[in-house]
Amino acid sequence: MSQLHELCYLKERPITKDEYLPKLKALLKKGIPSTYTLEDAEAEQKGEQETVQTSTTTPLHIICESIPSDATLEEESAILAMIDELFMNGAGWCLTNKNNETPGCVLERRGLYGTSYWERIVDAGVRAEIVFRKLEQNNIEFLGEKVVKNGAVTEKVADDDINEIPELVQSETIQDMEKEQVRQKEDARKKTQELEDPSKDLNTYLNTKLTYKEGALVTNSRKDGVMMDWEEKLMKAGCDSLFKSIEDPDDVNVLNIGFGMGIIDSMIAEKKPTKHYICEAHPDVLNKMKEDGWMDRENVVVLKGKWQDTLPPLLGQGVFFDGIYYDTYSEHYQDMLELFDLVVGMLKMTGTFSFFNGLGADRLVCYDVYKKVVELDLADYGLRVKYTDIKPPKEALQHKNEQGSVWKDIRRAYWTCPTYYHPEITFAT
Ligand SMILES: C[S@@+](CC[C@H](N)C(=O)[O-])C[C@H]1O[C@@H](n2cnc3c(N)ncnc32)[C@H](O)[C@@H]1O
Repeated sequence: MSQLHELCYLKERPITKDEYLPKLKALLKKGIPSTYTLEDAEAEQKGEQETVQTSTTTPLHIICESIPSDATLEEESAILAMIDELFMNGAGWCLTNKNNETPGCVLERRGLYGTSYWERIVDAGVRAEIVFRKLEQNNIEFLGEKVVKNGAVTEKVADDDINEIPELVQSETIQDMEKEQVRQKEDARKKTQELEDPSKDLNTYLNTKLTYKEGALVTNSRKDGVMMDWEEKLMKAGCDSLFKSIEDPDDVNVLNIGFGMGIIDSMIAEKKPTKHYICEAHPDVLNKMKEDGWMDRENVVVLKGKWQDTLPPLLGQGVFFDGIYYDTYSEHYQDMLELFDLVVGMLKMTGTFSFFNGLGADRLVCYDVYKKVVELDLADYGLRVKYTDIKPPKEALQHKNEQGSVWKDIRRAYWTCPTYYHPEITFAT
């Protein structure tokens, strides 16, 4: 085990800033990466050729695992300072260890959800998501000093320092290029896999056959859950939000993006809006809508095709909505950001926008990070989000092998969080 890891076990009590922080800073200054893993250290000690680790126990994991349950306020403050120091040096908030846990997951398992440690990790996640997005958008190239490693931007070790630091950093430097090549190959393999996965790529999804079975809409061959009826309570909250701030009760205009099982659309229809727009792109879903008579309803306008193609013409026609709901499949957060551009143009000043909030919902720490990221992004548009906590049905939180679990016969549980944050978005006044 390296000195860095040893320190992060927080064995010496009391844990004070004076005792721990200078040691941590010194090790990081020497060039030991804040993402240096236990696995790397073990391999190093055995003199093994370094391999690309698919699971990693970082110093942050070790700290989260070692926080004493009886930490005093002073100790808490020292531990937070160590966490901050690691983040400042490029520690990753979402790297996973061999149990597929991020540091946040370790805190959650240890009953430390919602503590100041948890908040630190969530805030770091929010910063990282926003910074990485900006870097990607602007295509910024770093010359010389910085390298991207294990998903974190770290300082490249200066040549002068190399002589002073342990062998691990030297060998890392020598093997950097080889490791980068292996990583690139792995990235390419993952990309290909994603393109074949209908839940990750819209065009693949739109060419995938779907089946309506009892309580769910699934992809035919892989059994990915596109929509499931356990979400009914969440759809009810969504539908209620759309009718919360009607400008003129004689002219109520509502838009739903993504028909799926028609759960929210049936609820909207019950409220008898003047005009009910439904946007849907999948041919099998459109067929089902036709069979069920949605195309023949007088007040319903079905926009056939991707919202990316069917909504922009509405902007030019001066169509405005009291309520807009968004719940699609296989789209990414980037798509939602593009939708915000349209929402601000189509939502009445008094209107409400809501969406199925499944962003990062297969991991609590990611769910909390995206709760804040959305808030920040919407603020850029002059929109404010209010979240209401809803408890999902317990069957949605059961493992697929448990009796009564909604995930039985579904390829992957896309929901694991104990609380649903229902978003209600309005113009900030
Ligand atoms: C999760 S389901 C919606 C479920 C719906 N909220 C309900 O209550 O049943 C997602 C739907 O969005 C549709 N969809 C996915 N991407 C789309 C896009 N870009 N434009 C329009 N519809 C899309 C899918 O075909 C699917 O029917």
